[in-house]
Amino acid sequence: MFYYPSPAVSELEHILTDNWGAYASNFSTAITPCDNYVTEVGEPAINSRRTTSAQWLRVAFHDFATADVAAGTGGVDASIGFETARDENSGTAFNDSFTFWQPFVNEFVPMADLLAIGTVMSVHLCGGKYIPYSPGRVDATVEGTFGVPEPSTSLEETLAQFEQTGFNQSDAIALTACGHTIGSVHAGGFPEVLEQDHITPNNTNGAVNLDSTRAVFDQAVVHEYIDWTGQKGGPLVTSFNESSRSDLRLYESDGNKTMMDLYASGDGFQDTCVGLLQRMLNTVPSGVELQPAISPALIKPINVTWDVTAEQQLVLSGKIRMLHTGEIPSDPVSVTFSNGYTESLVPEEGLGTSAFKLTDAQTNATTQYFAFSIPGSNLSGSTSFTVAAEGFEAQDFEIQDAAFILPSLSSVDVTAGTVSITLAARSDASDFDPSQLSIEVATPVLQPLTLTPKIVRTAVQLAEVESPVTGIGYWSGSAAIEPPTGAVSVTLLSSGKVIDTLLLDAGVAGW
Ligand code: HEM
Repeated sequence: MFYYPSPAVSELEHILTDNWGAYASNFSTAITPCDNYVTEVGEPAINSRRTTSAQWLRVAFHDFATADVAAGTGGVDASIGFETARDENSGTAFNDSFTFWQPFVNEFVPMADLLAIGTVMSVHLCGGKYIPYSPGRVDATVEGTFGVPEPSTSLEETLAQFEQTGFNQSDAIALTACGHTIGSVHAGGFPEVLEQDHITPNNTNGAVNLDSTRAVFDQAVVHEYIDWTGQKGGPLVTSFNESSRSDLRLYESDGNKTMMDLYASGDGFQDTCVGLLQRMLNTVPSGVELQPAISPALIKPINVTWDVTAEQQLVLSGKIRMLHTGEIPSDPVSVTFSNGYTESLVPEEGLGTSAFKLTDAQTNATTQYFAFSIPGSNLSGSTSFTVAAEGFEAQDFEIQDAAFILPSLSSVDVTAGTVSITLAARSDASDFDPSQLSIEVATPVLQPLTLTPKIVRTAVQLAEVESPVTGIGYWSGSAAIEPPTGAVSVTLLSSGKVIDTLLLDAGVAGW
């Protein structure tokens, strides 16, 4: 299968862009609407008064908070998964979030990148702006240091801890206000902050919101604190227990200057939060190199793959996703292959909606899909295809047909604990030697002490089998794997170079 521009970016771009409607990513649905609690359903979810979008933001803060930028350790590396039993990480947010993210982890997408994208999504879908999202984080294999500030932590210690992460006093105040604009403090987990009588049948964890708009990423927390209205800055300002008023201590520590500045900055609050949260998410251990930020693709081929049909016909199939701003045309989209073959594709009926607004438009962008399925006989010799449509700059995408994994003949059998692969390779091309092909499989599996899967790599021995297609040989093999937690990735190499990839059993993380 061809993933454009790479499996990692293709998957993460899907999460970022396909938010609602047709082909919405299962990631977005967890925080739609923004006060949703994905871990439970129905009445228990509503009465829990927990908020998944807020949990994701809090998890990212706790993972980041123990960074030591001078030493080059800690930061966003999903080490928090090993640290959930600590007092400083009280609450269900960590295990709830990791349980939700677990099926999305695979060879190309580490938990730490999901943890970061969780914050990007919560902010972008729930009233804030897009935090430019760069992938490339690396999952920790052991726990990190202690040091997440708690409600009882002194001001001096709190500021020193923020300083260690590279955030000065006013950064620390603003970042905390950006965090505490969504979600709640729960009396159940924080009896030192809130009285237990907040716990009722309709509020089973005793949630008290941090501002009056619990699921909206807005400036309300700042206004309510300064104006002393609504939630007055939240329970960490107003707690009955003076030593638990950590937000009050922090906000007052510069004479409320930072909070007053945020108050006066209007929409500037959103830009301040984007800047600080981006810095937070991009704080990674030394040696980890983040990739360029991902932007939504205007033209995106999806699930493009060679396969052999039941009638033994070689076919290239897939879809093209177009991202529109403003009115949605009903015009066809043309796909022209490098051998000259062209098809005109008609749009599918269902449209999707993205949180992105393109080219300063006022409305959210819309996704439109165009499916194709083209016999290989029309495409012989093609090495790329060009997608062209009215109002879009045409774009080229590479393909190759020297050798490829056959999706319909490759599968994971969880009960048997095996993965079976069949690949097809040209046996009639003089410049291609099928004996140089090899297959590697990477399986995400459970590991002790954290909900982050680890990736186990396995080689698959191949043997030639009978092929029903002239000019094409089939090679097959299988290998034992542990039960996968997410997509099993299959990589086809020719003389050590990757020429095809297939994510098997992507489940909720798929299209
Ligand atoms: C001095 C620093 C901070 C302290 C002591 C602190 C403490 C707390 C506490 C005790 C809760 C209640 C958790 C619960 O009951 O589930 C909470 C909630 C939250 N915190 Fe912080 N926090 C701090 C800074 C931050 C920062 C910098 C962010 C993000 C950038 C953040 C994001 C959140 C969010 C989103 C929630 C709501 C969670 C939910 O509704 O489940 N916090 N914080």
